[in-house]
Order: sequence, then structure tokens, then C-alpha cells
Amino acid sequence: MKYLSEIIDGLAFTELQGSADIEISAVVFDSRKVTPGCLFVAVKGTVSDGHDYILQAINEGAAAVICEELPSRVTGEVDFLMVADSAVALGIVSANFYDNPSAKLKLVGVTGTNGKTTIATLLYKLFRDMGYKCGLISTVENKINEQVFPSTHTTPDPVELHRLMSDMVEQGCDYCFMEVSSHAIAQHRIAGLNFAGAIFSNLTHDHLDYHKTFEKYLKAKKAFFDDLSSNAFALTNGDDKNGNVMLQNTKAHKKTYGLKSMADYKARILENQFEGLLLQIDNEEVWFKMVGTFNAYNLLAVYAAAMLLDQDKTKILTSLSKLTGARGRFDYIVAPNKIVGIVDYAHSPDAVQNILSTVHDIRKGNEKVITVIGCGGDRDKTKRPIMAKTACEWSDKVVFTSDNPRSEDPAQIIKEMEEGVDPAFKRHTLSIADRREAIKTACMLARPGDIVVVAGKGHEKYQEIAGVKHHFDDMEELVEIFKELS
Ligand SMILES: CC(=O)N[C@H]1[C@@H](OP(=O)(O)OP(=O)(O)OC[C@H]2O[C@@H](n3ccc(=O)[nH]c3=O)[C@H](O)[C@@H]2O)O[C@H](CO)[C@@H](O)[C@@H]1O[C@H](C)C(=O)N[C@@H](C)C(=O)N[C@H](CCC(=O)O)C(=O)O
Ligand SMILES: Nc1ncnc2c1ncn2[C@@H]1O[C@H](COP(=O)(O)OP(=O)(O)OP(=O)(O)O)[C@@H](O)[C@H]1O
Ligand SMILES: N[C@H](CCC[C@H](N)C(=O)O)C(=O)O
Ligand SMILES: [Mg+2]
Repeated sequence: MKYLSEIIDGLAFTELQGSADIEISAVVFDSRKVTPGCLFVAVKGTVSDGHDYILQAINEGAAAVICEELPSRVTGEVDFLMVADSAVALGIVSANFYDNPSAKLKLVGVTGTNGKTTIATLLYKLFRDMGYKCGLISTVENKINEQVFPSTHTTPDPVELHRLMSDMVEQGCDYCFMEVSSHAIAQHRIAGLNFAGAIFSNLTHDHLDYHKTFEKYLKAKKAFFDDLSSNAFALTNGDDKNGNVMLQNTKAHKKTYGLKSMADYKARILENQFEGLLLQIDNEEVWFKMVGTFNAYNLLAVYAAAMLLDQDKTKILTSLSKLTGARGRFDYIVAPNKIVGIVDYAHSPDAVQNILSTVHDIRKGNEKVITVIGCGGDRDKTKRPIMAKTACEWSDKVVFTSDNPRSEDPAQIIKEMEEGVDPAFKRHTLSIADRREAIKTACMLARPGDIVVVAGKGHEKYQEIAGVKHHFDDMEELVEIFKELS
């Protein structure tokens, strides 16, 4: 419980109706979750408008309301606060409600199209290995030390974020590493957070259904850096063509990392094999367990961030060299008949290109690459033909299939993917909407030594069809099929 007057500390409001001298039991922004005595924040969303639910929230027992416009009919003894932007207000009141936990942690946010989960997870594992208590907020899972909490979003809503961080503080955590998605930045889910540092990985085609243009997608990412404080660090990928845009208007300490360009933190790839990467990193030669050029970037970003957090260079490199990445990223198994199966979360054109070019570069001989790939429903449609085209360019055979069709028709999604295929390659492709059958077929087509890449779902344990999540796990499927093949 907290007084409303404490919860609105630092909040710029234009009008207050009531004394703010009331106790608040919870901060809620969904009328369906209102509990007696709570503060209801009405947020304009992408589907509906929380303002339409103010009266419902009051009927359910909300004691106070934050909104941008007052409802025409106001009933009961309820305090009202008017603000310019309720989404921003939600972040600020959530921070106050939970006693500003992010200021008591060293919070590092990772943004970019690809690599967020990998970088945040590696940072979490690294700092755990170096003896710290830490939290992780990621697409795959949220963690407080070794305790695991399921993740529903890459970046949770503000109430969940501050609640999680408050638990981290309670559990004695020193650090929290979190992913910052572009949706979260645009929707102000990160308002009220106090970042010690921000990392940018890269920016390539994705989420244009939501941001509409690449420019707007870029601006969303930049807004994260623009809002950093002068005590924070802003670490960017100098080799990405938009890396330096992140630093244009930030007050934070500007730092860069890169394999190609001049940078504060530099690395060079000496070996890139299935077994791992040999990097010359800050003038030291170190073997890492991660595979592929893109992971050289991820490792370098992690190394640079750890240095900026004042850790010892030798300790960082020793720990980092032992670590593996996040679940569902380049996970591989070998069948008794020597077919190699790789499960990877590549679900954007750049990720597909990275994963397949890596497989292409590091395979030992002339093994064939057979890729199983789909595209998500209710997501950026423009990436569908590009992902398909890229998959074809880097594979010997491709099986198009479903990847969370959600509310869309799987056959239509596949059709839109097929439009990207070069007619000359068409005969090397198959379309099988049932993902289980698609993976099975790819494995049947493979000969010993060949590599079956199953892209797009990585760690996901479900296939969402017509709004219903059915249990599905790409690795489980491969294990079963490989058993049958032996
Ligand atoms: C498109 C999108 O991002 N939507 C997110 C957004 O919801 P919304 O704006 O659509 O909400 P809405 O349904 O329009 O409702 C508006 C407001 O009215 C309220 N409401 C609504 C109905 C009602 O009966 N009563 C009520 O009070 C809602 O609680 C909300 O406050 O805000 C919600 C709360 O934070 C999120 O849960 C929701 O995520 C949806 C489920 C989603 O699928 N998001 C994905 C696209 C997403 O966020 N992905 C990124 C990662 C992307 C990546 O980089 O890969 C992520 O961070 O996870
Ligand atoms: N630095 C990188 N550059 C380009 N591609 C990468 C990079 N790191 C990982 N990838 C590819 O992108 C996929 C997703 O990686 P990861 O989960 O780390 O990214 P993410 O940014 O967290 O994705 P999401 O937006 O879905 O949360 C990986 O499976 C791999 O194929
Ligand atoms: N965070 C991403 C994940 C996409 C994963 C892929 N399997 C899909 O469902 O499209 C999104 O929500 O767009
Ligand atoms: Mg992620």
C-alpha cells in the first residue's frame, strides 16, 4: 500500500481532482484486472482505448484514475489525474509504487533487431559466473538469480517490469540485464526506468507492420538512447550503418564496438568453426563456444559492456570463453545416421542470412543444407518473400511451412513467401503447412552429413494456430525423427 501522493511524485499532470490523500493497493492498466483500491491508468492502445474502460474500472473498485481525457460521466469518490501521455505516466507511477527499484540496480538495456536475447543472456550468465547476483528480462525467460519466471514479451509492461525489478532488489541483485524491444520503446514501457547503460546491436528489416517505415523503426530505437542520463553509457555497433545514429543526441558516455570500423572495443575473427570462434579481442586471443560472425559481434558487445561496468578484463574473457548463448539459438544435434539438425530463432531476413551463411561457411565439405522455414502470422508481411528468397539463396533445398500463423491462413502466408522464390530454384522447394510433416520431410530428404536447419521458432514451445497455442518444439521434433531414422 502507498499513498497516491507518493505514487504521483515527479509526474507532470495538468489537473488533479481529489486530494491524492488515499491509499492505493496496486497499479493496474487493464480494467479486467482491477482490484479494489487500485489506481487505474487509462492507456490508448493499438486495438482499443483504456479510456473506454474507466467506468468499468471504477465499478470494479478502482480508487483513482490517471487519464488523458476525463470521461463524460464520473461517479463515486474517485481521484482523477489528467496527464498528457498516460503510457509515460504508467511507467512513472509503477516506478514510484515499487520504490524505484531500477535506481537500486545497475540496469543495462539491449536493443536492436537481432541479438538482444543473446547479448542480454550472455551478460546475465557472465555476471553470474563472476559471482554477482543478477536479474534477466528476456524473450526466452525472466530470471532472478537462478529462479526462472516465464516470459510473455521481450519487454514486459511497466507494472511487470518494476515488480520484477523490485523482487530483484529484494533478492540482493546488483545487476539487471534486459531486452528493450522497439514496441516497448514506442509504447513507453520503459518510462521510469533508470538505465546504467544501453547497447545497440544492429538494425535490419523487421516489424514494419507496426512501425510502418524503417525511418520510424530507427527513430524508436534512437529514442531509447536520447533518454539516457549523463551517468549512463551508450554502447553502439560502429559497423552497423545506423549504429552511430543512436549516439547523435544522447547525453550518455558514447562508446563503440566493431570488427571492421575504428571503435573503442575491437575484435578480429581468427577462426570460425562449428566448434566455436577464435577471436582476437582487445589484443588477446580467446576461443569462444559461440558460432558465426554475428556472434563475434554479440560477444564483443558483451565484453565491452562488462568493461564499461568496471569488470576485470582477464576475468571477463575467462568467464565468457566458457559460455553458451540463449536456448534456441544455433542449438544442434547429430542423428545416429550423421544428419545434423540445427534449431535457430532466425525470424527476420538478416537473421536468416546470418544463420545460413554461417552454416554454409563452416560446413566441412560439400554437405547439403536443407532449410525448414515459415513466417509469423499477424506480423510484418513484407518480410515474407525476402525471408523465403534469402533461405533459397543459402540452401540446397527449402521446405516452406508454418510459424505461428496466429489469425491468418497458413496457406496464404506460404503463398506470400513463395512469391520471393527465383523461378529457377522453385523445383528445390516444397510447401508443407504442417510444421511436423515439414521437418520430417526435410530429414527424409537429407543424407548422412547433410544439415537440416529449422528456422524461426528457436526456444518457442508452441505453435499458435487460429489464436490457440498448441504444444510444439522444433528440437523435440528433431529428436523424435532422428530416433525413428536410426
Ligand atoms: C501491438 C502491441 O505491442 N500490443 C501491446 C500493447 O497492447 P495494445 O496497445 O494492443 O492494447 P489494447 O488491447 O489496444 O488496449 C489498450 C488499453 O486498454 C486496456 N483495456 C483493454 C480492454 C479491456 O477490456 N480493458 C482495458 O482496460 C488495455 O489493458 C490497454 O491498456 O500493450 C500491451 C501491454 O503492454 C501488450 O501486452 C501488447 O502486446 C501484444 C500482446 C503483442 O503481441 N505485442 C508484441 C507485438 C510485442 O510487444 N512484441 C515485442 C517484441 C518484438 C520483437 O522485437 O521481436 C515485445 O516486447 O514482446
Ligand atoms: N548480432 C546479431 N546480428 C544478426 N543476427 C543475429 C545476431 N545475433 C543473433 N542473430 C540471429 O537472430 C536470431 C535471434 O537472435 P536473438 O534472439 O538474440 O535476437 P533478439 O533481438 O532477441 O530477437 P527478438 O526481437 O525476437 O527478441 C538468432 O537466432 C540468430 O539467427
Ligand atoms: N518477437 C517476435 C518473435 C517472432 C517469432 C516467430 N516465431 C513468429 O512467431 O513470427 C514477434 O513477436 O514478432
Ligand atoms: Mg529477444
